[in-house]
Amino acid sequence: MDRLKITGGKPLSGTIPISGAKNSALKLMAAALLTPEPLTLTNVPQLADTRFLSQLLQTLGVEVYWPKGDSTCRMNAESLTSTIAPYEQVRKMRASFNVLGPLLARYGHATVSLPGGCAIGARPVDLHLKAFEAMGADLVVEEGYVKAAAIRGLKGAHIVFPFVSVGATEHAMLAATLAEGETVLENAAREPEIADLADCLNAMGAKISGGGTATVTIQGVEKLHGTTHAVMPDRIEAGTYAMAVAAAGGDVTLTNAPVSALSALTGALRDAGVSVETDKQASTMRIVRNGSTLNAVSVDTAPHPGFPTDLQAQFMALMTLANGTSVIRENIFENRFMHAPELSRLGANIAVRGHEAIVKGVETLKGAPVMATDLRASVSLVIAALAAQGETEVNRIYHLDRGFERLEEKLSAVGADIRRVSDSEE
Ligand SMILES: CC(=O)N[C@H]1[C@@H](OP(=O)(O)OP(=O)(O)OC[C@H]2O[C@@H](n3ccc(=O)[nH]c3=O)[C@H](O)[C@@H]2O)O[C@H](CO)[C@@H](O)[C@@H]1O
Ligand SMILES: C=C(OP(=O)(O)O)C(=O)O
Repeated sequence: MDRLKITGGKPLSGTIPISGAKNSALKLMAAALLTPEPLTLTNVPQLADTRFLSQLLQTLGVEVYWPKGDSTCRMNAESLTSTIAPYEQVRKMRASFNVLGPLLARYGHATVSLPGGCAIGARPVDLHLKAFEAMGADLVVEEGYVKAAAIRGLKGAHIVFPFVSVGATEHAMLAATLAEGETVLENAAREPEIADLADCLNAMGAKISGGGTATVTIQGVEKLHGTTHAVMPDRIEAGTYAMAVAAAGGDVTLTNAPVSALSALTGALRDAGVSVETDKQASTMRIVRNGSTLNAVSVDTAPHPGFPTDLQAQFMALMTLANGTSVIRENIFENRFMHAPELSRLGANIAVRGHEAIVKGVETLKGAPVMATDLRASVSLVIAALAAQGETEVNRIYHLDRGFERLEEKLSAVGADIRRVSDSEE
């Protein structure tokens, strides 16, 4: 099993290019199922998750042309061979469940395993299923599978989500593109990835307005066609590297950065005393911290445009070195503090009380062996390790490989001492 060895205490300097967004690419890939014509995505990140999803699409009969090392992925779902998404493939991540809606909308039936993904809470899919029922589908959940049928096709519906769900908003939007009549989604999630999905679907001939706002209206169309679409840059990756620089110190410019999508984080970083210069036109963010003290800043996670839950672990890593006490409140997932005990192994002072983590800043962290527990938790350990004295070994990094493209390469290029080792090398 691979692990990372990181020797901390080295300031970072240079440029880090930001890759395409995992959480956008995965839903865009599912959109390929909606049309018999090729969908070409550019700026697709090479990740375990995107590769898994391309394998699932191939299981369904989609022709995928995506050479290794290439960021352009061409998918052709002209004729599918199956509408069954098996457990072995769907359990690996959350977004693979999003093949259900497109299959149902185009073929009138689908059998999809209940999803996996990061173990950060119960993560039910009731809102997804209620949305499809409102659109006229018959559903049963049996033996770990959702079996769905809409013999006479999906019908447009007025759906008011009781709370905000990114996955349910995207999933309902995908399915509604081919439903008969109008679908209105209220209390929809406003994450930038949803606007990206709406843009791609509209380029495929869908009629969606309000994608990325709280009310999304979709006029169903009979057919969608192929297109080429560039995946938006990854705001979570950009935010993560911004915090790595803030923690380790240095002067780094992020290029191809989704500046507007990161305002909650840039505000918090500036409050912490970190210099963040943004240029929306050029899509760059320059992060500078040269020996200055970090102020303690409290954050509450919230749906976009609030502070993202996917940056909470990384921000906690940063706050372990702040001057004072910060309170980090996790409002989206009920079990997303698994990094706290691992950060404590490096010397952090964190007390978790229910939905809150109280972080008392310490002067220095010291390297130690730690274990990655989920995707964003893993990278919070990398951030802490980059700032710590001595060597940290991060185990179970298969979590990291789900969502960070060429992490060691990008960090080494700005001066970090980080390398991947596998058991066979020692
Ligand atoms: C692949 C992907 O894009 N994953 C992101 C997506 O996850 P995901 O789409 O799973 O997150 P949701 O926005 O749906 O989840 C928000 C909350 O709603 C709950 N819920 C959700 C659906 C449902 O049917 N019933 C229900 O109770 C969840 O358990 C959670 O507590 O948005 C999350 C919130 O920004 C991010 O952390 C994930 O990185
Ligand atoms: C939680 C995440 O992914 P998933 O929803 O696939 O578990 C994530 O991207 O941080």
